[in-house]
Amino acid sequence: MPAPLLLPREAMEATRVLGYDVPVGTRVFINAWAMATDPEWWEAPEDFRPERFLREEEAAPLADPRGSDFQFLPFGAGRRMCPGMNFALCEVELALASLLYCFDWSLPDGAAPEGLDMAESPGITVRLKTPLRLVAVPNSAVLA
Ligand code: HEM
Repeated sequence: MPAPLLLPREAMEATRVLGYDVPVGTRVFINAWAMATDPEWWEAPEDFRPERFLREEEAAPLADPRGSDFQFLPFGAGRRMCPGMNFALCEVELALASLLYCFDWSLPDGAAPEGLDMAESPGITVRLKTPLRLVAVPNSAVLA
């Protein structure tokens, strides 16, 4: 979850959430990170399992990133959701595809993928606690 707390909202009318009264005008922070790591929705939420997002997997929960599945809101939801979402989704795919196409990637010093520390570091944006270090060997057939 890149932005753990979404942009602040303000309650437009008085309401009641989980037994708590929320008066009109209350500043509300949405903890999208907590929703994205809720064990009620996610099996072993702390584990790095990118395959859980493959829709073909029957066991995978529904997790569309476009703001309709509230257990996964990388771009937020509603009127304040990220206006750059479509651009970002294309951009990330293009950058990742280019890196994979142009370089052969490996872990340094014979490290094994299973040993990688995928723990997150909290903040306004989330990042890996331990930086991921990789060896990139240019693919000479492509970059020549
Ligand atoms: C992977 C890349 C990106 C991620 C994960 C991301 C995520 C987010 C999130 C979570 C929000 C808050 C949404 C909410 O509170 O409901 C947001 C807001 C925003 N994003 Fe992005 N974003 C990304 C890329 C971009 C790009 C490329 C642009 C512009 C070209 C952009 C422009 C904005 C703007 C202007 C807002 C504030 C919208 C408002 O004030 O209503 N974002 N983004």
